[in-house]
Amino acid sequence: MADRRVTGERASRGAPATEERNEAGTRPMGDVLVSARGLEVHFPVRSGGALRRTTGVLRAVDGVDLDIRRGETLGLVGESGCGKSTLGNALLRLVEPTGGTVTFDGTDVTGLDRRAMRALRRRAGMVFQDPFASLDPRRTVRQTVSEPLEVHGLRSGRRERAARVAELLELVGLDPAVADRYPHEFSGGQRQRVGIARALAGEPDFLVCDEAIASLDVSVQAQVLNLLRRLQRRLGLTLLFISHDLSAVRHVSDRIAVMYLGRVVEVGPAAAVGSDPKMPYTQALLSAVPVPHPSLERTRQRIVLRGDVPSPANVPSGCRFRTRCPYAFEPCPDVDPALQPVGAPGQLAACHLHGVVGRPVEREEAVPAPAD
Ligand SMILES: Nc1ncnc2c1ncn2[C@@H]1O[C@H](COP(=O)(O)OP(=O)(O)OP(=O)(O)O)[C@@H](O)[C@H]1O
Repeated sequence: MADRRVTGERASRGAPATEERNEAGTRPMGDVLVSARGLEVHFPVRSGGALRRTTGVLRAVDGVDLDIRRGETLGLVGESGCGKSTLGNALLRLVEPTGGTVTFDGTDVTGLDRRAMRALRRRAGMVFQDPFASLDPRRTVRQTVSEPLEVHGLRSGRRERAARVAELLELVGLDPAVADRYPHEFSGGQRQRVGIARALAGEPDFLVCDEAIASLDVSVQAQVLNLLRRLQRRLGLTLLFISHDLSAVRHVSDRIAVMYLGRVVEVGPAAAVGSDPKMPYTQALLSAVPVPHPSLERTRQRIVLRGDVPSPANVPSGCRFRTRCPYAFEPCPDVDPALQPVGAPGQLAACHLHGVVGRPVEREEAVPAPAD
């Protein structure tokens, strides 16, 4: 299986991303709405003492290259703590990147001041995991949904705003007559619909849905997923759908990006990544997805990863997945693998099993692999 060519020293971190490298030449860059290059969000690790000295760096997002195409749903998956939310927040600059760039519709947003950022923020919204926590219990649905209209000066008169709130509630499948009710009067699914209506108020082009269905009952999850899918098509939205649940992501996404320890390690069409992944980490995630019928269980091999996810404050050298990878071999501690085209058109994986391509590590970076 392994093709052990050493093909060069292309750096994966902050490397100029060509069309060929990122999308395997299938679409021109003009189709990209949001783009990250070498994106980093590093948090200081502080000691517990009174002086609170900085003792290290936590690499929540650590050199992400990613394109999100106009009108697509990109699913972002990975285990808890791998940096999905931090990446979603950094794309909207709700957390400040510490390195790299984010481009929105051709504008580098990393250098924009507050005013310019506010204008741009109208075009990008967020749907949060827990609709109960993200909605103010003292505000009616009308107040919640119309707030972005006021902030962005979108509908000046009261009557105009009321009409827009009614339109937004209808759009998400709620009766406009509920506008004067409070969040506690709704079910979890209905509250999430209010959250989506609020996120749509500014007429955004881009929505980040961060674990938007995780807190809902299973029966309601499908309804909210279908609603997001319908809205995406009807409004031409570009969606980043963040979830730890690969089966949900496969269901709604056009493409899937897989994150491990702060880095995108595989990306490509949902059908390819969701059925024939090329990175052993994705293979392990996929093998954990329940099959629709027990009789199919025998046809599939469950890949159990060794050990726990390393701390993002102590990232292994070379391939960061190597300490848990069943296929790790000689170059893995020494070369940080770059995303490279492999498998289906548009599929990219950062894995030396498909040819050794990446940045050789400095010797002092090398962290010994933990003993089994
Ligand atoms: N403000 C912060 N300060 C310090 N560390 C943070 C901060 N925000 C996140 N982290 C850390 O960054 C890492 C990535 O967190 P993040 O929430 O982005 O992961 P995630 O993949 O979204 O996880 P989950 O699915 O559990 O939400 C974690 O180790 C987390 O503890």
